[in-house]
This record gives sequence, structure tokens and C-alpha cells, in this order.
Amino acid sequence: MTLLVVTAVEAEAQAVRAGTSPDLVTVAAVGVGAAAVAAGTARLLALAEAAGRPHRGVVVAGIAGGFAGRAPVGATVLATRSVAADLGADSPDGFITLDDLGFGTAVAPADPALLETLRSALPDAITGDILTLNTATGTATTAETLAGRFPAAVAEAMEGYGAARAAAGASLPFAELRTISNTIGPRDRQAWRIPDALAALTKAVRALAA
Ligand SMILES: O=C(O)c1cccc(C(=O)CC[C@H]2O[C@@H](n3cnc4c(=O)[nH]cnc43)[C@H](O)[C@@H]2O)c1
Repeated sequence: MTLLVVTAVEAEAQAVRAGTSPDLVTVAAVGVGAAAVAAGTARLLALAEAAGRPHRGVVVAGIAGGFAGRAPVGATVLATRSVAADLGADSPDGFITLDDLGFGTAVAPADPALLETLRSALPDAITGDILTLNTATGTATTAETLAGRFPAAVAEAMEGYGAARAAAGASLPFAELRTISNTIGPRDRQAWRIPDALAALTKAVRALAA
């Protein structure tokens, strides 16, 4: 049984493939954002199951923004929890989470055993919450607000919670692995270190296969 590794874009999928073997891991780029990744991951899990080759777990992998002072550019991060940070309701008194609205939970914990396997292989990885956002942060004000709302968050990306929901729907273990391409804050796409983050992703996946 292979592990299913999903990424947002093909460049991330290629970086993962470069560090592993198709005998161990099935890698697919399923789109940007939690909705695309939830739909794509659920479909891949169902197809594999129908073909009699079910996956043994789901890892969402890719690049991410790191919170200043918590996860520097180039770092590898592992999610203890993938948190849908903008899923809920706005109000004059502040953000109301899905949990507080009584509509379920916006928090998807990583599978403890899978997370421990990843941590053992990646002892230098920074562990903490990874936020899932539909809108990548692009101002200092939003970065500060998120850092305050989520003191345990080390990074943000756009897919984790969606992949977690698909894994949960199939009763499979889930984890999120990211490498940091940029610091969360005022948008400066030129400053993103994408090739370095993709190289770090390959290195991290290679360590897992070792
Ligand atoms: O332009 C390229 O060559 C390229 C290669 C690989 C990946 C990209 C992306 O733009 C990936 C988008 C993906 O990255 C995550 N991400 C990265 N930084 C942040 C951030 O600060 N806030 C939110 N998401 C971030 C996210 O998961 C996107 O899906 C380009």
C-alpha cells in the first residue's frame, strides 16, 4: 500500500517525486486551495480503493509562508494540526470559528503515529499548527492578526485542511509537510525563495524514504 502525497501545483509534485520512489509513494498535484485539494484527494482515494489498491495514508506537501520568528525561509515544518483559519464568521466582536458556531471543527489534528514517523525522520523540522487560508496573507496587519489569533501556528498555506477532510472521509491517517518559501507579511512575490523551498522539499522527502 502506498502513501498518497498531494500537492497544489506540479512543481511541488515533481520536487516530492525527486526524493522518493513510486513503489512507496503516489504523488499527485490536485490544485490550489482547500476545495480543489479536498475534491482531488477524495477522488484519488476512491479510485485507488475501487481498483483494490487502497492508500495507507495521506500527506499534503508543498511550500508555505512562515510566521516571522517562528519558521524561517528554508525551514521544514510539520503540522501538529492543520487549521482552516478563515472558516467561520466575521463579527463586530471579532472572528467566530466554525467550532464556536457549532458547525463542526476547523481543526484537523495530524495522525499521531504518522506525525511521529515524520518527526523521527526530520528531527530539525519545526512542529506546530499550519494554517489553511483561501487568501494568502499579503499585509503586515493580517500577518499580525493571524499570529495573535494562532499563537501555535508556524506557517500558512492553502490546502492542508482540505486534504485532511478527504483523509478523514476515508478513515485514513493524515499529515502536512511544508518547506518555507517566504515570510508571511506584505506581499513581495520577488522575495519568495521558491527553488530553495522546492529543493528543501526534495531533501525532506528523501530523508523520509531513507
Ligand atoms: O512559480 C513557481 O515556480 C512555483 C513553483 C512552486 C509553487 C508555486 C506556488 O506559488 C505554490 C502556491 C502554494 O504555495 C503555498 N504558499 C506558499 N507561500 C504561501 C503563503 O505565504 N501563504 C499561503 N500559501 C502559501 C500555498 O499552499 C499555495 O497553494 C509556484
